[in-house]
Amino acid sequence: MTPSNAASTPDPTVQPVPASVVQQVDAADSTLHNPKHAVLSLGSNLGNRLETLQGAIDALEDTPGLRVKSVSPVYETEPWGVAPGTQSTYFNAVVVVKTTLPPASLLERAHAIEEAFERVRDERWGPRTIDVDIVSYQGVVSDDPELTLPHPRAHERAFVLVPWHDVDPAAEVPGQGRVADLLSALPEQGIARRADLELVLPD
Ligand SMILES: Nc1ncnc2c1ncn2[C@@H]1O[C@H](COP(=O)(O)OP(=O)(O)OP(=O)(O)O)[C@@H](O)[C@H]1O
Ligand SMILES: Nc1nc2c(c(=O)[nH]1)N=C(CO)CN2
Repeated sequence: MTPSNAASTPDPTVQPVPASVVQQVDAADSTLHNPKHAVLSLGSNLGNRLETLQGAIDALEDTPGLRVKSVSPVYETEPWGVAPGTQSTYFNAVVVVKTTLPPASLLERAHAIEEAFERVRDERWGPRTIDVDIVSYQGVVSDDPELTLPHPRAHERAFVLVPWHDVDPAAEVPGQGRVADLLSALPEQGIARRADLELVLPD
């Protein structure tokens, strides 16, 4: 039976829950969903490069089951893998995310974001408004050509390793070693920090 004064009298069996307990329950809740740690590399060398990188980060954050945890500084980088002087410089950055999406769904989302920014794919390593690569996914190692993990060329790309090291100095490329060590073995690759520019972590 419901007492007639139920709305005005607090239920004596319900104790107030301290804020610290609410926080612990929320944290446990996200553990229950078991989010995975993934690192994504973003690159742009066509159009408004900074705006596009920020748009991609915002679109990632808008993805159900994905939270952007950190965003690296912006680097202006010489195009890698093509003849010098044949393409404009890139803006590159790395983001760390937590996600409940499996790797294949994360790749689908990356491709959807590339399409939203009208990326064209007509030549290998051609200029692009945006490239979203999965650099690593929770230590997974896979040689599936559709989704190779870690990214098969990440360990030799300063434009990936430098910003990744900024956001996670202890990071490792599964099967390749510590990012810090990989970086010290790489030659200088035309990577300039753009301290005048900033990408923001979505609210
Ligand atoms: N770790 C990965 N991240 C993103 N794409 C991958 C990955 N592993 C394999 N692929 C596959 O690579 C294909 C080509 O990707 P994309 O066009 O972005 O290559 P690219 O950026 O030009 O070159 P690179 O792969 O050297 O960065 C994608 O369709 C995707 O299926
Ligand atoms: N500097 C730079 N060079 C590249 C990049 C990139 O993001 N930055 N991406 C490529 C294909 O993923 C090929 N070359």
